[in-house]
Amino acid sequence: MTSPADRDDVALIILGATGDLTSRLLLPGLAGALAAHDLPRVTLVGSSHSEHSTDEWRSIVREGLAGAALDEDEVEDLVARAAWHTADATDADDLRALFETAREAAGPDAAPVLYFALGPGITREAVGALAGLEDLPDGLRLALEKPFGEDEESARELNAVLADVVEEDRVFRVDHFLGESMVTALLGLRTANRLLGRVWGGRDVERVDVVVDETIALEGRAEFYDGTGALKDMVQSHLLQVLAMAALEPPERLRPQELHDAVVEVLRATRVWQDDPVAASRRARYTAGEVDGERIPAYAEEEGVDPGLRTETLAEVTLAVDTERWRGVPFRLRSGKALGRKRWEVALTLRAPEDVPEGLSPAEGRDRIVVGLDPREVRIELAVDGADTPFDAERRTLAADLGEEQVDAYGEVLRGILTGQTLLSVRGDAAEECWRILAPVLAAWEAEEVPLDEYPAGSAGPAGWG
Ligand SMILES: NC(=O)C1=CN([C@@H]2O[C@H](COP(=O)(O)OP(=O)(O)OC[C@H]3O[C@@H](n4cnc5c(N)ncnc54)[C@H](OP(=O)(O)O)[C@@H]3O)[C@@H](O)[C@H]2O)C=CC1
Ligand SMILES: O=C1O[C@H](COP(=O)(O)O)[C@@H](O)[C@H](O)[C@H]1O
Repeated sequence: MTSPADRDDVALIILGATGDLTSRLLLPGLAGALAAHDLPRVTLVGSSHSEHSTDEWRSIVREGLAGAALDEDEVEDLVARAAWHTADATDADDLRALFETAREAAGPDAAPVLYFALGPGITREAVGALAGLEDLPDGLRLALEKPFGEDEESARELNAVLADVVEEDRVFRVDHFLGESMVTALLGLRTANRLLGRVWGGRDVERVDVVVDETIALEGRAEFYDGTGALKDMVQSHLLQVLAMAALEPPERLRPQELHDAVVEVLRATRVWQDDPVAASRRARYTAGEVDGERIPAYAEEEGVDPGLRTETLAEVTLAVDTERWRGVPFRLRSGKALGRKRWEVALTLRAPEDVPEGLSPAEGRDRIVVGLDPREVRIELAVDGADTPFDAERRTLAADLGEEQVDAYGEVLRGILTGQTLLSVRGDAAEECWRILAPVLAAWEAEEVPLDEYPAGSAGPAGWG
């Protein structure tokens, strides 16, 4: 019997098809994936609560897919097959009718994929409505965006409902950072050579910094972002997945179960540094300023923002990974918006060298291994001798520029979903662990035990944060 993953056609049903994610990331990602790989034929079925027509959806699809990756004929083929169905995703009858539209548009043999490009609250309600349907389409796959749930308890409940709807290997908890080539490279880097794996641990590494600083501000996303904030939007999902990829014990095989087991094992060992969420976390939000020559209003003045919610736009948390490899090494996770410089890196700062012969003057600072996304590079900042004066070490950088990526992060994620491969998606227990790790910080912030600092848009962050 043909399994759904082997079928040639996929009906990709997007709930939230009028949203920012669909047009800005999903459709361009899909175009890149289809251009680079031999993938199933896709019929795009768009849906959202607000009334739209198939023609309007086709315009969104055309615009989202256009660009260098796919040739015009392929774009027009996808546009011509695209279908629209207005539906309240939280209503079971609407969902049933939506599946019928997808079946008509893609044909009865197409494997149905329901992509929840919705906020976490609506997603939970929509999954509840889906669970109430008796005749779900055969082979249904579900793709759910982050944040998965709104706290540990709701993530657990959502997992329980999902388990009643489809099997775990049909659930794709999307974290597009897992589709970033430099995130998967963290594992490859340590294992594809005999050099880096040897220093990858607390014996040689003093601290690890995972930093995702963005220059973009709110970008009109108040409805989603306000009340969510940087900790739940970025740290709770993306940055913890990056931490897991950097800190896990490499599995013997790169198969979903082995990799997901390794991720869960390292997340289970992760907790707030010294179990002190007040000392181990900082938060701030931007005031008015300028980024790349553009005037940015204070966050509290952005359209749709409720200043009373005390939403942070910059979050920093230090965590401990209590494994044999990493015990005692702080992992600092930081992400924020409207900062002066875009920075996406995982930096391992090495301990000071031992056994330096008397007479050799060491270089200032520390050696570092830095894995960066933009530009995609691996940089080793290393003290070397011989540059100028003999026996006077200086720091030099060895850099491997990895060039442009072939397929972007969403393209990789969608490739997995379209082919039924869960390797780069988040398993249910990992999603729950991520909430568990940050629960003490969320509680301390909720109780106002950590001040909400300020930084001007376009700056490096609050004065004194370092
Ligand atoms: N945007 C981004 O950069 C990224 C977003 N994400 C995640 O993607 C998800 C969506 O984000 P984003 O696209 O930015 O959000 P938007 O607010 O831009 O879009 C939300 C979508 O949900 C639809 N919607 C809301 N309520 C219902 C309902 N009851 N039934 C059907 N549709 C409904 C809206 O449709 P309408 O109002 O037209 O009915 C709209 O299409 C979030 O979980 C976010 O975390 C992940 C990575 C990046
Ligand atoms: O999930 C999200 O990610 C983006 C950052 O991802 P990138 O691929 O554009 O770097 C972030 O801007 C957004 O707030 C968040 O929801």
